[in-house]
Order: sequence, then C-alpha cells, then structure tokens
Amino acid sequence: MPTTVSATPAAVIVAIDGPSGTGKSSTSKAVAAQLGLSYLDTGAQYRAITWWMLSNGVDVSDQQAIAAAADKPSIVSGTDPRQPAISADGLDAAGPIRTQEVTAAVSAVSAVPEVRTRITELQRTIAASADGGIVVEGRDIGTTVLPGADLKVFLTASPEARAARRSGELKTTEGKPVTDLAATQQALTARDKADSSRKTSPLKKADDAVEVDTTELTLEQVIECVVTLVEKAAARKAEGEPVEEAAR
Ligand SMILES: Nc1ncnc2c1ncn2[C@@H]1O[C@H](COP(=O)(O)OP(=O)(O)OP(=O)(O)O)[C@@H](O)[C@H]1O
Ligand SMILES: Nc1ccn([C@@H]2O[C@H](COP(=O)(O)O)[C@@H](O)[C@H]2O)c(=O)n1
Repeated sequence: MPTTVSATPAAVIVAIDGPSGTGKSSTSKAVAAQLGLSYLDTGAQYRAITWWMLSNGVDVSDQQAIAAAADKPSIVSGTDPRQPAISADGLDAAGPIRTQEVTAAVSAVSAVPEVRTRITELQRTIAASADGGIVVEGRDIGTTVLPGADLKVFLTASPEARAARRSGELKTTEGKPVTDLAATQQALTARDKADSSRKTSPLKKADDAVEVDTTELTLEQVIECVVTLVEKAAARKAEGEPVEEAAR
C-alpha cells in the first residue's frame, strides 16, 4: 500500500460500490491511507454477522431465523485503512469471515431486511463519526446507506478479469494456487446475481456515481484515478458547491 502523500482539503464522504472482485477493498484501503481518510469495509460486517450466525446454530437457510437473530451479535469495525479490524461479540472475525463457508452463505443472510436495517444503521453511525472523512465500500453505499456522499464511484470489471484476480488469491488446502477459473467465475457471478436481485437494497450503480471499468487497468492506475476523483470532490466541497455537484 502506498505511503501517505497528501491530505484532502475537506472531510469528504466517499462511497465505492461494485460487484465482487472489482477491486473495491484494495482501492478503498489504498485511497483512504493515501489521503488520510477513515475506511469502512461493509462487506466484512455482513460476513461477520453471517459467521456469528453459522457459529451460533442459526439456520441460514431460514429467513425467519436470520431475522430473529439479526440484532443479537455486537459487530465492531475498525476504521484504520492500514489495520482493518472486525469482531463479532468480541471475537476477532477477520480470518473466519474469509472462509468458503461464510462466502457461500453471506448473500442469503445479507438479503434479509432485518439484517440490512441493523447493519445500515451501524454504517451510518460510523460514517457520521468519521470527522476527517471516510471511504465506505460495499454494494449499496451510494444508493441507500449514504445517498448524500460527496463522491460515488462504481467499479466494474469483466467476469473473466475478476475470476483471474480471485484465482491468484485463492489457495488449496495444500497451499497450491486454485486453477479452476471457470468455477471461480461461476461462484462470483452467482453471488453478484443474488446481490443484484434481492428486494431490499440490491447491488446497483447510483445514478450520480462515476463508473470506472477496471478490466484493463492495473490496481495502481485505479487507485490513482480514484485519488484524483476524491481530491476534486474535496476541493468542490471546500468551495461550498452543493453535494450533487461534488459527485460529478
Ligand atoms: N485493477 C486490478 N488489477 C489486477 N488485480 C486487481 C485489481 N484490482 C484488484 N485486484 C486484485 O483482485 C483481487 C480482488 O480485489 P478486491 O478484494 O479489492 O475486490 P473487491 O471488489 O473488494 O471484492 P469483494 O467484493 O469480493 O470483496 C485482489 O487480489 C486484488 O489485489
Ligand atoms: N454494502 C454491502 C456490502 C456487502 N454486502 C454483502 O456482503 C457480501 C460480502 O461482501 P464482500 O465485499 O466482502 O465480498 C456480498 O456478497 C453481499 O451479499 C451487501 O449486501 N451490502
């Protein structure tokens, strides 16, 4: 991750959304670190509540059971982009939320309205208390969680590029790289389909979001592009332009 090179002139609220594997987390962390902003990974919150449910005997195929348990765990997120942290009922969840079991169940849990209400409130509270500005990444940040964000970015990439990126990260239990690109791509697109087709707050580009297709860009190029967008939005905000203008 690059070292801090500059500070934003105003406390901006930045929403970064997009499908799985488009580079939201990598980009958001780096942009926040570079510009001295806080960072919130909302996918980690949905993963943490899913992990808690799986660990506490909640049947994640039963929407009513999920709804009844939605307000039970305490979910705490750190906002330091250099040390992202997440816990559920005081237990460090950073490792367990990345397992296949959680990834396979998270879309079903996150589709339940009671879960979304609970987690959305948490996200708004965290964003409101980030005095120096924040980058919040997820699926519905620009449309639902923070519709008044100073800048909204929607990252995209072809399914092939996203599967190739994910395959580079995944390892078999023997520590060998996962080479089944087709299966990886299928899992990504299935999760996107579930996230885009749910009734409550689906994955969707906000009308006023800037779309960045990252298929042919390196991660460094995407970070540079978003840093520029944030600096422009912060400058507009400092000049007192209306929020709607700042997102263009
Ligand atoms: N432009 C890029 N070029 C090459 N690799 C990239 C690029 N952007 C991200 N990556 C890599 O792709 C992988 C997925 O990126 P990342 O986790 O940031 O995506 P994401 O959108 O947050 O995914 P998810 O929603 O599933 O959590 C990471 O290994 C990351 O380093
Ligand atoms: N704003 C959000 C963010 C995430 N989700 C759900 O969580 C899942 C995991 O997200 P990752 O970014 O960690 O891959 C995702 O598939 C969604 O089901 C969400 O609903 N809203």
